Amino acid sequence: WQRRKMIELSHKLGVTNHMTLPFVGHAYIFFGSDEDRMTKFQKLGREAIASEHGVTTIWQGHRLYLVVSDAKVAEFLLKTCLEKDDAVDCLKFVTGNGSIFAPVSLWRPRRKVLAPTFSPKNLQQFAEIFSRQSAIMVEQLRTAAGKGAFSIWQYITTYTMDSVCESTLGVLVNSQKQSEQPFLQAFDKCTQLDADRLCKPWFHPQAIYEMTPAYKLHLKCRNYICKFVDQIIKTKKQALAEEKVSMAESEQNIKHDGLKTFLELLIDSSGGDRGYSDVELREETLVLVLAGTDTSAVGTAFASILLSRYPDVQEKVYQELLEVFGDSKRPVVAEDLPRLKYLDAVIRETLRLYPPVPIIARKIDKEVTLPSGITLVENCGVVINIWALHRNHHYWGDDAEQFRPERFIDTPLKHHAAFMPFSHGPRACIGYQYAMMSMKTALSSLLRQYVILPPSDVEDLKPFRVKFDIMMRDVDNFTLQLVKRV
Ligand code: HEM
Repeated sequence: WQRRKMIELSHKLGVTNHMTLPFVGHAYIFFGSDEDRMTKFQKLGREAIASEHGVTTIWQGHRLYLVVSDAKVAEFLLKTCLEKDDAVDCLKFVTGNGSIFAPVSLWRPRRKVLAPTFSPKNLQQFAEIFSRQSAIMVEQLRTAAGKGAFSIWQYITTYTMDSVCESTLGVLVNSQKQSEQPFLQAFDKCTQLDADRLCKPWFHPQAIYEMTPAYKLHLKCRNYICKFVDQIIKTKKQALAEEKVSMAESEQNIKHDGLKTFLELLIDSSGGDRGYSDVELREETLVLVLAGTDTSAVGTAFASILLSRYPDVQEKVYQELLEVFGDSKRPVVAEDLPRLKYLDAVIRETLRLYPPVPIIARKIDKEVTLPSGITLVENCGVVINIWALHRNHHYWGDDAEQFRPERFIDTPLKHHAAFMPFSHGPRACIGYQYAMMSMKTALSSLLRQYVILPPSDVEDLKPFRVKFDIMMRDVDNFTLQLVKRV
């Protein structure tokens, strides 16, 4: 009966132009390389834009999924349907019941505890970490500058890893200088294995996954990460119990200089001694490390390669930096960031054209009726196609495909959900301002010292080739050249 209703719904909304195969439906279209997968999402997104309701549908086996490229429909669904789709269950392997993938019943109280830790006052104190860590990144880049094309990815992702670990756990993992760092290696491996599993639905059932060699490696890395974080939590709790003010000399290499880390803020916000258990603290801090590292790195890396292709935009950012910093070498401080308005627009325009999280998924857990009057059937899946929504000409005009940061300065948004790199509604990204601060600090530190050039002299303004695992990345691994400013 439910399937009959889904079939009727698919007729009302329209089905993708891809051929439907017996049993699998359209699942086959996502096979192939990571780049092929992203190309399919782009194609589906465009089909949705061209359709009457800004939505198309696909069959994944017996389940119907809506692919949404319209801001109004996306806004409605992201406010109404808070349950994540079953497909993301396999991503809970490391973070367990951590808020990001948790069912609504667990997510609601956890979001309540997490929200106050992201207050503007708490975020201000992290500016010093971004500033210090981005100075290390700029210094590390000296060896690559002036030597031709190279990938900037490793430099940026280790910057975000070091900043997030320091602000979350208070620990200096120092991955920018020490690529062999075991926590970083275990974390990277887990992210890779998560992405691989997500893209292979036949490995989603736990019992099947447990029979694979990937599972053994995943388990080993997860255990390492958990042990590492558990030790930090134990030390922190002991220190709090003993009312130690300074942890500077601790064997754990934990910094404590008046700054409150997310771990400490979570202990307070959940109720101190009677608050979160060690497991809950581990899950929530790991969510922050997982959600905060590669996302901001991808955003910063796409901004860097876009600036390399648009020298006039880069020059405008540099002029703004001169206005704020003059020719001084002083570090970036929190008060500088709101003054960098053009850089802010550049980052937003980057996140519009190259959203690090190009799709998000929800489940229809009870019948809902869209503002258009169409009723959605329980158990359907929803894919919000952020990539396509951000290029939808109904909201962004005829130059939607062009990189034009000024659009975020001259014109208000046509709809407040037309721009949603951080999602929308109650389950939207809680780290949005933290991420903007981190990306602004990294890019301003980079541009004060270097001119960014494309990998070769050939001027090429074609869109970047992109691929999808859990995030969207550049196929050419963010290749550019740097030249030291004189
Ligand atoms: C450019 C950087 C970032 C992007 C593009 C981004 C994007 C997103 C998106 C799209 C979601 C929602 C997923 C959904 O609706 O299913 C999300 C959730 C989340 N993000 Fe971010 N994020 C970024 C940075 C960060 C940072 C730096 C942190 C923390 C330090 C963070 C923490 C979280 C958390 C905890 C959630 C789960 C929220 C919840 O379910 O209540 N994110 N992020």
